[in-house]
Amino acid sequence: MKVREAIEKADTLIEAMGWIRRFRDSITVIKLGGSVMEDADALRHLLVDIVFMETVGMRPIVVHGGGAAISRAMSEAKLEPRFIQGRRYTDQDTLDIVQRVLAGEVNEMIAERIEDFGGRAMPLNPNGETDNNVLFGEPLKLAGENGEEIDLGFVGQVTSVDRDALDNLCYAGQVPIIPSVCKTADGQLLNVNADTAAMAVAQAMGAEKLIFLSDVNGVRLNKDDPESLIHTLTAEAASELIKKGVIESGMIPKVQACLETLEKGVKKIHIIDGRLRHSLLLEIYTNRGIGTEIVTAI
Ligand SMILES: Nc1ncnc2c1ncn2[C@@H]1O[C@H](COP(=O)(O)OP(=O)(O)O)[C@@H](O)[C@H]1O
Ligand SMILES: CC(=O)N[C@@H](CCC(=O)OP(=O)(O)O)C(=O)O
Repeated sequence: MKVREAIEKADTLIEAMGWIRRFRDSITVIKLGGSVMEDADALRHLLVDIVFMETVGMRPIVVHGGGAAISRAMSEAKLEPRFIQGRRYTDQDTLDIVQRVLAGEVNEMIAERIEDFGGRAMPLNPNGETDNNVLFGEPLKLAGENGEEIDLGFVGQVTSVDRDALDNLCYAGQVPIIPSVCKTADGQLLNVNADTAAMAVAQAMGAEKLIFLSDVNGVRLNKDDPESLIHTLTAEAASELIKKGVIESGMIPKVQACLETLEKGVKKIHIIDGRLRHSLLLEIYTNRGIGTEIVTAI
């Protein structure tokens, strides 16, 4: 390497010192969406960024989905996925797939790959002899347009999080990897939308940041046009866009989760494109950030 190049590299390291200090010991909850995990290159870069964050003393916690992998396994089993307000209707057969694929295969794959990249990770799933579950909850009750109760089967919402377990892992330098399932007081497993699971973890841990990594550059005015990205979205505008149908499908629980999290004191919430190389690091150390930031008001 030429001396000049080496000096530039050293300059970059010194520049990074400010933001590394700023975020040292602060918790960032990273929601890894199933859609971005379908892109092998994107996943590799994201996991390396997470290992970097942990190495420099930040405290990343990963909450992951796996919607695409569940739907694939369902179609192999000749089951038809059905979504209501962005949530998967979950009967017993579907729940079995969620447990095997999301809480099992996907969860362990993420932890193993982080270890392959030199980091340390702990898969926190309820499967197997050592039940490592950290999310506890109850069946989700959704209301339809006329206030009627919608039956979603084995779908849950998180009501409590094992904070101590997560704190201990973070302080021991292990990245917690949490699948989006919860257990009821009776030990019944429930399928939880991963955006709402990430929200619950961010709230419980008093996270500095909550970052949703998806396969779009953020919330758009026209979902098929990247140029129509909304950089800053207020709570009021978000509710309006959901009502008008501009925000639809998988983006609904994401935005709803952001709005609820804002009310509970998490400082910064962003929806960003996980396929963009180093999107996580860019989000942390650029002032404006990337993607869509959700705020209470401007
Ligand atoms: N207004 C919108 N702006 C951007 N994406 C939207 C919007 N409305 C709906 N979507 C859809 O939401 C999807 C992201 O949600 P989802 O598929 O659940 O991803 P993830 O697996 O990351 O949670 C996008 O791929 C897009 O098709
Ligand atoms: C109740 C419910 O909808 N659960 C989700 C859990 C996975 C998820 O949310 O994954 P993504 O982040 O990839 O969308 C599901 O079954 O698809």
